[in-house]
Amino acid sequence: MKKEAFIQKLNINERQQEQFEIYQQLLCSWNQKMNLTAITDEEEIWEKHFYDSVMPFVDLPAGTLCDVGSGAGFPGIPAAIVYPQLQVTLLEPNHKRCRFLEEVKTQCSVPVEIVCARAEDFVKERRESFDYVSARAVARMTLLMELCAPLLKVDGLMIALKGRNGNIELDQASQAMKILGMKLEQEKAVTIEDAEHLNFYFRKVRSTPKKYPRNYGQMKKKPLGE
Ligand SMILES: C[S@@+](CC[C@H](N)C(=O)[O-])C[C@H]1O[C@@H](n2cnc3c(N)ncnc32)[C@H](O)[C@@H]1O
Repeated sequence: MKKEAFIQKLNINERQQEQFEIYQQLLCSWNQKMNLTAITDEEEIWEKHFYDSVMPFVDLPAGTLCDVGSGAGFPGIPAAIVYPQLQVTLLEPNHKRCRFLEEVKTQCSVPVEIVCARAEDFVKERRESFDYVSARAVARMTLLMELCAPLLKVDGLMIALKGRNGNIELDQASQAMKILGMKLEQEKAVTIEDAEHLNFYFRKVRSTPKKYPRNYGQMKKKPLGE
């Protein structure tokens, strides 16, 4: 997707366009000295990173969003640029990536909070405090749900950005959903460069038992309900 098509589809203004352009330049220049993304072609960045990141948040009402495992800022930064009604926290444990995120925040003037921590540690400070929690390419659904659900308020929405195999992961997570108090509300497909991506929306219907999340080793060794 060309930049112009992205701008037209999302109807973004000049300031937002400039923010995306600076972000794209920073991604490419920092990527030469550290491993941020395998996607380096300009058109691919606009489609596979920017467009893929903003589509899941179309029409969401105002609220707080925690983007778990944000990496180089996806989907949290594009979401913060396009949807100012979202108050975005980027959660990323890797220090170098956090330095990159700080640079993007400053250069692009995006009002995001950056927290350098793992989800299972951050939850000790901010349990059940976000309206939305998102994640892309962080873990399989069962594990992801154990990381994300405890951060969500009751009635909040978890948004999992998945590839076309998302439905297989969803089947495996059916027990975890029950245990963690989550319910599938919607599934939306988005076409990214001829490939179908699936975005899953889970509503938190009751409080998550305090013993979750377990430590990461346990989560990996014994995925909930699998
Ligand atoms: C493959 S990258 C994906 C980054 C970004 N979400 C994207 O789609 O481009 C996965 C990221 O998740 C982070 N991560 C892994 N385990 C995590 C955890 N337990 N809590 C928070 N972040 C985690 C890693 O540091 C890494 O930056």
